[in-house]
Amino acid sequence: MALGFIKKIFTFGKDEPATAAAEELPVAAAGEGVNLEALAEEAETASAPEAAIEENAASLEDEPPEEVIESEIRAEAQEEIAEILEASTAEEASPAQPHLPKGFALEEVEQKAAEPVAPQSRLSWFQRLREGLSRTSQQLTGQIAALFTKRKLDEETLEELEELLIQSDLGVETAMRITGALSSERYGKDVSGEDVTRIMAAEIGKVLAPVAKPLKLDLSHKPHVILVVGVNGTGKTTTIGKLAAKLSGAGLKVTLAAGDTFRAAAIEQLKIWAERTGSDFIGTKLGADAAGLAFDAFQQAKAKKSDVLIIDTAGRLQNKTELMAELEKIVRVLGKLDPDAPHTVLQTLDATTGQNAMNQVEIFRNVAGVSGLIMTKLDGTARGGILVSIAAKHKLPVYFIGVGEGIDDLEPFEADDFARAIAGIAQS
Ligand SMILES: Nc1nc2c(ncn2[C@@H]2O[C@H](COP(=O)(O)OP(=O)(O)OP(=O)(O)O)[C@@H](O)[C@H]2O)c(=O)[nH]1
Repeated sequence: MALGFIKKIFTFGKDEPATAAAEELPVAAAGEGVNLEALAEEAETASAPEAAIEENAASLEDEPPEEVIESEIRAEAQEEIAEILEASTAEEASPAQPHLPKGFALEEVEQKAAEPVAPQSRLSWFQRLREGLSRTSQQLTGQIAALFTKRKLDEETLEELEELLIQSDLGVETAMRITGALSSERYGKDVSGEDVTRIMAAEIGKVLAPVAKPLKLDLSHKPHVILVVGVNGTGKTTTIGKLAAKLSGAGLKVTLAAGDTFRAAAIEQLKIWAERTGSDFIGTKLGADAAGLAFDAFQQAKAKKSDVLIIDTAGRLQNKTELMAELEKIVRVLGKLDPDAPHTVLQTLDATTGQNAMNQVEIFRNVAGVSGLIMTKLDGTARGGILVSIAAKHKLPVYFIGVGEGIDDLEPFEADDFARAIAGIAQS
């Protein structure tokens, strides 16, 4: 995949003289044709998540005083972030030569070929990916090896293979694609487990290649708004921290907004990520209206000339109607400020959840208009097959994958690497 370092990013670098040219680009005017006061009022008052506020209030009644809770939450979040930073081996971007990090691209801008990545760091992340996908790959390769012991390829074997590919979450379409390719190459001939895994990796690579895309930033918008959605615990906040680190490390001005107003720890965690990554932070009180927060965040990010605004959201699937109303309202409020906002709607998926991830994409795609995916926890006991299934069905771009809890553990998604890791084949 042509990932890249983008020449034009220098136009947007903080201290570059070319910044003046960037300023001349059309910036969506928040004030034009929009009654901001009325909109702010709507965002503030309309359909606040009252039930959740009451729930929070009730649960707080018997608890220690607010200051104690706050300091406990902060201590907990700080501890978590400290661990993450300790695990990190983040390499400082040269301030004199800012460049867009790997995995991002500028909208409509020609890309240069990717610069070579140090073999050592590339190997280590691939190893983590392979380890994370080892449950999938070992199961698959073990069953394939058992199936293809000194056997000529016939109909029955193909059917059995198709069955076990489907069981690995790869999806019917991809399973048939693999058996089809195998059949046309080896039907009636001797076939080994290695033949099968090689063909399987090639076919999975073909399914994944069209979705392995960089996250395009349209910096004419200032801020380019990235709304991050997904079920609780799928890694939204951590991924936002990782993205912010990449972007601010490349010299972009980033604002983080804590739109998950239902969990105090989530707000605090994002605030700490903002401090650690040198990003601006916009938060509000627990239980406040998330759309109101998004509204304020956009205005403040615009006033401060932020390049990118990343908005965290709550992912309470247990109350789908409320979640839907909240996300729709955030999107609506942002759209009034800039008709194209949010410019990117990113969904995080937890790789350990398997088939459930498919349902999550369906739900959030309908509710929030998801435009791209990030799969997290691929370093754990991941069930990677589902990403292939999702790619075949939804064809949504997959921008990055999370391969650890560290600030640096977010890698651009590479179709062939992923395909090889699933098939248990060493990197070429
Ligand atoms: N191993 C591993 N852990 C991850 C990764 N990404 C996130 N996590 C961990 O997953 C847990 C949940 O991550 P969060 O970022 O809090 O998830 P969230 O979606 O914001 O969850 P809520 O705040 O509850 O909505 C944390 O312990 C993270 O450190 C990853 O790529 N690998």
